[in-house]
Amino acid sequence: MEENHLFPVFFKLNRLQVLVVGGGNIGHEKVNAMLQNCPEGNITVVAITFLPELEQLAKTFHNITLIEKPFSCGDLLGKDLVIAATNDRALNTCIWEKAKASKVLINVADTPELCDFYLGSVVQKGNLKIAISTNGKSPTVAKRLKQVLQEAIPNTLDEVLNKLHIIRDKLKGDFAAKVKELNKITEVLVAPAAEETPKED
Ligand SMILES: C[C@@]1(CC(=O)O)C2=NC(=C\c3[nH]c(c(CCC(=O)O)c3CC(=O)O)Cc3[nH]c(c(CC(=O)O)c3CCC(=O)O)/C=C3\N/C(=C\2)[C@@H](CCC(=O)O)[C@]3(C)CC(=O)O)/[C@H]1CCC(=O)O
Ligand SMILES: NC(=O)c1ccc[n+]([C@@H]2O[C@H](COP(=O)([O-])OP(=O)(O)OC[C@H]3O[C@@H](n4cnc5c(N)ncnc54)[C@H](O)[C@@H]3O)[C@@H](O)[C@H]2O)c1
Repeated sequence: MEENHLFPVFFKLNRLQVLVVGGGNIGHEKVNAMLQNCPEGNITVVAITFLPELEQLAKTFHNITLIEKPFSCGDLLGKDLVIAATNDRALNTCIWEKAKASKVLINVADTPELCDFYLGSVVQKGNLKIAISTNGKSPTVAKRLKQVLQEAIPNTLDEVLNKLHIIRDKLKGDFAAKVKELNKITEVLVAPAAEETPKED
């Protein structure tokens, strides 16, 4: 079976500077995806025109900056991540070249061969976050799987996480002892369900 060799990481977008080039449907979709995960993410969008939805987002989130102008090389200065989402393929490729020259990580939306990283489909339940990738094979399946997991994971799991966090802080002993104890407490989460005994009439 073919394997997915992407290495998932979870970025703290509030500590990074993100540049999005393009303020149309795709630009809006990507900004929205980032904000849903990190409402305090620092995002600058450079575009000639902006969808009204993006302008609305920028009014709600003060950490979103819209700059109405054509892309220029200087826009990359001080940026950690770039998403190119213009409707001009040649321009997207040019942004990719400039980003690579500046050692800035870049995602050219919907163009896997020009991506250092992919955006994932994300399941969120309180503190829990699961990022899904299909290795670029089918983002639609990633979206569907997200919907399935979102339903299947109980909301109470967040309570479990919070309780475990309290226990973790209270545990005494060295690192190995803590790990052993935490593994013991959580064993029930992976134990096979007890077999139901058939009811007698
Ligand atoms: C997960 C998600 C995150 C996000 O973008 O926020 C995401 N795409 C989403 C949706 C989506 N994208 C597309 C459709 C239309 C139906 C379809 O084509 O399937 C739908 C479905 C819909 O919108 O309903 C079009 C599309 N996307 C890519 C291509 C190019 C290609 O495949 O060659 C084309 C064809 C363009 C064309 O035809 O011209 C490529 C990529 N899309 C990725 C991510 C990366 C791989 C992730 C992975 O490993 O699975 C990757 C490689 C790069 C990237 O963009 O980062 C988000 C789900 C949001 C959610 O969870 O709700
Ligand atoms: N919309 C979709 O669902 C979809 C799906 C698959 C692929 N795509 C592709 O993705 C690309 C983007 O799609 P879209 O729907 O967001 O397009 P769009 O036309 O809605 O938006 C394009 C954006 O790029 C900006 N732009 C163009 N030239 C620029 C420049 N020189 N400097 C700065 N900004 C510039 C425009 O101002 C605009 O904000 C297109 O190539 C499209 O074919 C779109």
